[in-house]
Amino acid sequence: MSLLTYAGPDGEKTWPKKYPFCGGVFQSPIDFHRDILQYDSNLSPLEFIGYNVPSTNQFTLTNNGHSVKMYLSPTMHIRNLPFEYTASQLHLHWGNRNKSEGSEHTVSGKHFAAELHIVHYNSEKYPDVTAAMDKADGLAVLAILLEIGPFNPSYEKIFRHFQNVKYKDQMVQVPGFNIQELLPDRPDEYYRYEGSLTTPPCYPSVLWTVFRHPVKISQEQLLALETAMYCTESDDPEPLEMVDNFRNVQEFRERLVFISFRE
Ligand SMILES: NS(=O)(=O)c1c(F)c(F)c(S(=O)(=O)CCO)c(N[C@H]2CCc3ccccc32)c1F
Ligand SMILES: [Zn+2]
Repeated sequence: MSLLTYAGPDGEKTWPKKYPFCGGVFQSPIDFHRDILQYDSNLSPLEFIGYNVPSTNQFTLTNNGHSVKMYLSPTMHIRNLPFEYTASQLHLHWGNRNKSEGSEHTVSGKHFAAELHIVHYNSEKYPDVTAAMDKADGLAVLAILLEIGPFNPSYEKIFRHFQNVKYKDQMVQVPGFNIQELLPDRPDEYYRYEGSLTTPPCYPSVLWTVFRHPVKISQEQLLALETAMYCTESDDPEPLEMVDNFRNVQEFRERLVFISFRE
């Protein structure tokens, strides 16, 4: 994939030229606002199996040029979805040091500071994430909205490694920890809709679960996220800061977002 960019001449408006699904249906992210929300009493709490990964295991954290992503353990999976979904990786989306409004999903038109995505694939029907990623029931992504507050020691278990993945293709090992610590309070309260990958190839293959409550990280932690990484390789004479790596919200017509909570 050529250098994926969000802004400028090769920005997200040009994606459909090379990646037709990006101009298609069921695109993510979207804005959650009152008149498209509908309470659904069947939306039960998700179960997170194997999320407590011992520190003797290690996760690989890497900079892939447009996000920072951490590969997860195949022993991690979610239950209580239509199928069992196995964890693949997590990654983040953020803004920049002058504008900490880099979430992908918005609520009543409001951006949060950043957003964490935990990508899972349907391991009941597909052998791996590559086989699953272009299937309608292929992926399930958990989204956690991040906002400024007290220092967050759980997020720090990932953030403290950012200085070792500053440049594209750099990698570092992160000791295992309980990934459930990254989830907000009341994970039983969430938005649910069928959408897509928010980067090319934008396959409409994602069952989105966006938690209602944001998680707090400190101003310093957010600044580290916004300033640590580059899209370019360490020897590139023209370094490009990795900032504003969020897609704008997409049209969402004649569809509903189901909520597990009563407003
Ligand atoms: N916001 S999102 O959840 O839609 C989403 C991304 F925004 C994103 F950038 C990526 S990425 O290309 O792999 C880079 C960071 O993982 C993926 N990775 C997916 C897409 C392609 C692929 C292949 C194997 C494993 C994961 C993914 C992704 F699902
Ligand atoms: Zn994402």
